[in-house]
Amino acid sequence: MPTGFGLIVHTGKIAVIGGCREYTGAPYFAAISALKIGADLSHVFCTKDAAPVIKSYSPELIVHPVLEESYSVREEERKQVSAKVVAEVDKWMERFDCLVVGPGLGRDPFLLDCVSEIMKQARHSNVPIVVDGDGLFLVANSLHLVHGYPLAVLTPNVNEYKRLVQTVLKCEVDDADAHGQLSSLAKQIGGVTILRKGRSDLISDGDIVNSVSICGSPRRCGGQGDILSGSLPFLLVLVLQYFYLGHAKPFVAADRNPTVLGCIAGSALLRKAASLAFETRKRSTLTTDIIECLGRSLEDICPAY
Ligand SMILES: NC(=O)C1=CN([C@@H]2O[C@H](COP(=O)(O)OP(=O)(O)OC[C@H]3O[C@@H](n4cnc5c(N)ncnc54)[C@H](O)[C@@H]3O)[C@@H](O)[C@H]2O)[C@@H](O)CC1
Ligand SMILES: Nc1ncnc2c1ncn2[C@@H]1O[C@H](COP(=O)(O)OP(=O)(O)OP(=O)(O)O)[C@@H](O)[C@H]1O
Ligand SMILES: [Mg+2]
Repeated sequence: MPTGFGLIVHTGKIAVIGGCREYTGAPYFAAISALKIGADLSHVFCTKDAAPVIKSYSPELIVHPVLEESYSVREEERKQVSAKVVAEVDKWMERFDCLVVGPGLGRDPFLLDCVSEIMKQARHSNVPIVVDGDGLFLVANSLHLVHGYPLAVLTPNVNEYKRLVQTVLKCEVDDADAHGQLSSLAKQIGGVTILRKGRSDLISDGDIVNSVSICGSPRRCGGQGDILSGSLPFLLVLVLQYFYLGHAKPFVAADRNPTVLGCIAGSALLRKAASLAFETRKRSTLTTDIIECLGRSLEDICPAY
C-alpha cells in the first residue's frame, strides 16, 4: 500500500445504509470508523426514528432519515413510498465512493425491498458495496443483488456465514475444509470477495484464500464487525484508486484483486486496533475504545509520512 496517502488522496464519501428502531449503534460505529481512518464525509441513511438518535451521537455524520419500515406505511402507499425512498438515496449516489449496506438495518420486509433497489442503483453506477449484518440476510435471500459483481464485498460473522453456506452451497459449514469451502462460496456467488470473520479472518474471491490472524482482542464486545465494515470502504477505494492509476483494465492487469487487498488491510487494521484497546482497557474494552485506537493502528500499518 502506498505511504503518505492521507495527505494526497481524496477518497471518500462513504454512505452507510442502516439504522432502525432497534439498532442505532451499528450504523454509528461503521460511519464514524470511516471518518476516523480518513474518509472525507460519512453519510448514514436510516429510518426516521433512528435518525435523531444517530445525529445526537456525533455532529460529524450526515444523517438522512429516509428509510421506512412496514409499520409506518399503509399497504396502498407502498409503491409510491418505495419509489420516493430509492430516489432520495439515488440523488446522492454519484457522490459516493462506496456503500456499506446492513449495519443495524433490521429485517423489515418493506425496508429490505427498498434497500434491494438501492443496491441495484449502486451496482448500476459501479459503486463498490460492502455488505454486512442484516444486509447479508437480504443478500442470502436475493443473491442476484451481488452475484458476479467484482466490487461487492461480503463480511459475514459466524451466523451470517453459516446462513450463506446453507443457502448457496446447500450444506453445513465444514471447518476441516474452511479454505476450500470459502473459495467455493465466493465462486458460486460469481467471484465476489468474502471476508469470513472469526478467530482468524479468511478472505477469498474464489481464487486463493488469504488468512489474517495478527493479534486481535480476546474481548468480544458487539460492534467490532461494524468498525470493520465501516473501515473497509476507505481502504477499498484507496486500493482501487491505486490500481486504476496507469491501468486501463485494472481487474485484468492487476495481479491481485484490489478488493481482496482492501479486505486484508481492513482486517489487519481492526485487529491491531482491538489489540491496542485491550492493552489498556482489558475486560472493560468497548467498541468505542477500539474506535479510538483506529488512528494508532493505521499509523502502525501505514504511516502518514
Ligand atoms: N450496538 C448496535 O446497534 C449493534 C447492532 N448490531 C446489529 O445487530 C444486527 C444483528 O447482528 P448480530 O451480530 O447480533 O447478528 P447474529 O444474529 O449473527 O448474531 C451474532 C451473535 O453470534 C454470537 N457468536 C459470535 N461468535 C460465535 C461463535 N463462534 N459461535 C457461536 N456464536 C457466536 C455472538 O454472541 C453474537 O451476538 C445487525 O444489524 C447488526 O449490524 C451488531 O452490529 C452489534 C452492535
Ligand atoms: N474469536 C476471535 N478472536 C479474535 N478476533 C476475533 C474473533 N472473532 C472475531 N474476531 C475479530 O473481530 C472482528 C469482528 O468479528 P465478529 O465475529 O465479532 O463480527 P460481528 O459478529 O459481525 O460483530 P458485530 O457485533 O459488530 O456485529 C473480525 O474481523 C475479527 O478480526
Ligand atoms: Mg455484525
